[in-house]
Amino acid sequence: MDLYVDIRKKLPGFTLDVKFESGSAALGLLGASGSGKSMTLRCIAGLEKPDSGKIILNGRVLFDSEKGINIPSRKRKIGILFQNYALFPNMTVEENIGFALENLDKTKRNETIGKNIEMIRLQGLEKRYPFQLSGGQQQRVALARALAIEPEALLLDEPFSALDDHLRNHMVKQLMDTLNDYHGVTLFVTHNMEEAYRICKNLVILTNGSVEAKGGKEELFQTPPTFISAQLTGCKNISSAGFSSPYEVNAHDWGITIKTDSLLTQNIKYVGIQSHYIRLACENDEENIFSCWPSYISEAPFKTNIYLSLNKEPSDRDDYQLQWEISREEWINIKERALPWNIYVDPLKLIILDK
Ligand SMILES: Nc1ncnc2c1ncn2[C@@H]1O[C@H](COP(=O)(O)OP(=O)(O)OP(=O)(O)O)[C@@H](O)[C@H]1O
Repeated sequence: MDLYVDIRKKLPGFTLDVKFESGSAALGLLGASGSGKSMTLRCIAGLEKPDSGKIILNGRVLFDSEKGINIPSRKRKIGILFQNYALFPNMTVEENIGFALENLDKTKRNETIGKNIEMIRLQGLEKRYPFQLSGGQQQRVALARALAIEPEALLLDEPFSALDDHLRNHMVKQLMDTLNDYHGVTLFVTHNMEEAYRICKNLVILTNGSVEAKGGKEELFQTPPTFISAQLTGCKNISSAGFSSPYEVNAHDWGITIKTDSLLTQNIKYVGIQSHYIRLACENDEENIFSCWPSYISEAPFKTNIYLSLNKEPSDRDDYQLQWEISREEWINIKERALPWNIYVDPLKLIILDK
């Protein structure tokens, strides 16, 4: 199972120019709002026509501008699940799921509908209309409808963004279970990096209509290759940086020099550290220890974010250089400690960027 995409499309004020491939492992398209994620999916689904390029699914050419091929959407064997899931309001659960199966005979059609209702565990609710279902149930019907046509590719466009956190987690788990039994290509569009990480094996990061970075998720999250991919994979601390010595970087925005584990070049542009990798210094630490004061504290039920001012007391709550994320237990332990605190920045955890 594979999908090859290499397309360009010019819109007023925006140009999409993307190239990537996907096998049967779920591929996430991660990008900020307006980066071109939905437009990419719409082109693959045949809802928009690229100006040029090629789209090939399992050897079938769906679009080829040079050869004048543009297979209509309904013949592409692609299932789509959008964020507003667009169920037909005047159709029941079973009618919604059976909508695109009109080419099957009645027995086969009913069998397929039954199989899909079982898959989403909505037995007993076949005759209900969308307004009689919860948001999560509607979402499951939409997923079953997308899968009922046995698509060769399943395109999911921010399918959980309208759901509350609890339901969202539940739906992510359910989607992952469903995807285990689905052997087609899966593209999952999101701007939520945690969801992308949980659901997808590989990621394509989009910025302004172009591919910023692509690869395995672990690699992209651990060592994002560019400033924007570092931001999109959740790095909250990124400073412009300059070469100080082969193993020392000047972090300009933080006003500190940090020892690194890797050999630096003169090309270094940024240095980053994930907020959860910072820790309190202990006796054995000999370098990369920085004194700091909290300038602002944001407490959530299970974790606390501390905004730190380095090397000096903060003048106000906006005067900080680093964000530090710790568990609530750690916060309770350190909140009464005398100031300044000493934090340790692990050279092995630094993100060094030259792009
Ligand atoms: N039909 C259209 N005509 C002109 N411009 C469009 C059209 N559809 C989308 N765009 C523009 O194309 C760009 C990419 O839009 P797209 O919907 O693909 O972004 P996205 O990454 O999916 O964003 P979001 O996360 O907000 O959904 C945006 O600048 C958008 O304004």
